[in-house]
Amino acid sequence: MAIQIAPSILSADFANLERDIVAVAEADWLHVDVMDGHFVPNLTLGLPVVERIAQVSPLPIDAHLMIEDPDRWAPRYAEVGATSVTFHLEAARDPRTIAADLRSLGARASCAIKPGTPVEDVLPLIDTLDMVLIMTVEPGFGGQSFMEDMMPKFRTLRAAVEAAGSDLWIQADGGVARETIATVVESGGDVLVAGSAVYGADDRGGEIRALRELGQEACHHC
Ligand SMILES: O=C(CO)[C@H](O)[C@H](O)COP(=O)(O)O
Ligand SMILES: [Co+2]
Repeated sequence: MAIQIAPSILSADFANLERDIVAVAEADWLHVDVMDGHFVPNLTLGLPVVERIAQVSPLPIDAHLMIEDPDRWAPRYAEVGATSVTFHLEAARDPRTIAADLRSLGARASCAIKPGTPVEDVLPLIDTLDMVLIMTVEPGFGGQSFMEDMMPKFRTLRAAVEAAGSDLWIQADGGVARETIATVVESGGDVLVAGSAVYGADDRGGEIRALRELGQEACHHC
C-alpha cells in the first residue's frame, strides 16, 4: 500500500477552518481530533462541527476520538460523515461491537492505543479492524516530541499483520515530521498524521508532498 498523509486540523486556524481544510487538499485524509476534556485534558470539537467539516472537506474524514464512552458515540461520527473512525481501546467497553457497528455503517473501523498501552492488547482485534493507530505522543495536544521508543510496537504489529495476511493499515500520530517519518515508516507505519509539521509550513501542499516522498522512500512494506 502507498504511504498516506493525514494532516491534523488541531494545528489549523479554527477561525478560518474551511480555508485551512482546502489548503491541505492534496493529502489523503483530513485528521480531525475530537477531545472531550475527560479522556484527555483538552477540549476541541464534537459531532455538529465534524458534520459540517465533512460537508466542506475535499478529503475523507479520519476522526480520532479521544473521548469517553466510544461505545455510544463512535457510530454517531460515522453517521455524520466520517469515513474512518478511530476509538481508543482504553476507553472502550466492547471494542468488537464498536468496530462491527462502524463497519455496518460503511465506515472504516480503527482502534488507537496510548503510549502506555501494550500493542499486544490490540492484536486479538486485528480481524475486526481496518486500521490501528499507535500514538507517538501522549494524546491531548499537538506539537509534542515524537516518541521513538514506540517503534517496537510498530514492528510487532507489522509482523502480526503480515503473518495474518491482513490488509490492516497502521497509523502513527504525534510528532511526525520530515525528521521522524522515515523511522516510523521503516518500523511499519503507513498512514501518517502530521499536524504542526503541515500547518506550521508556509507551503502546506509542498510539505505534504515532501512527507509523502520521504515516507515512500523509506517504505519496505509498500
Ligand atoms: O491526536 C493528536 C494529539 O492527541 C494529534 O493528531 C497530533 O498531536 C498531531 O499533532 P502533531 O503532528 O503536531 O504532533
Ligand atoms: Co490525532
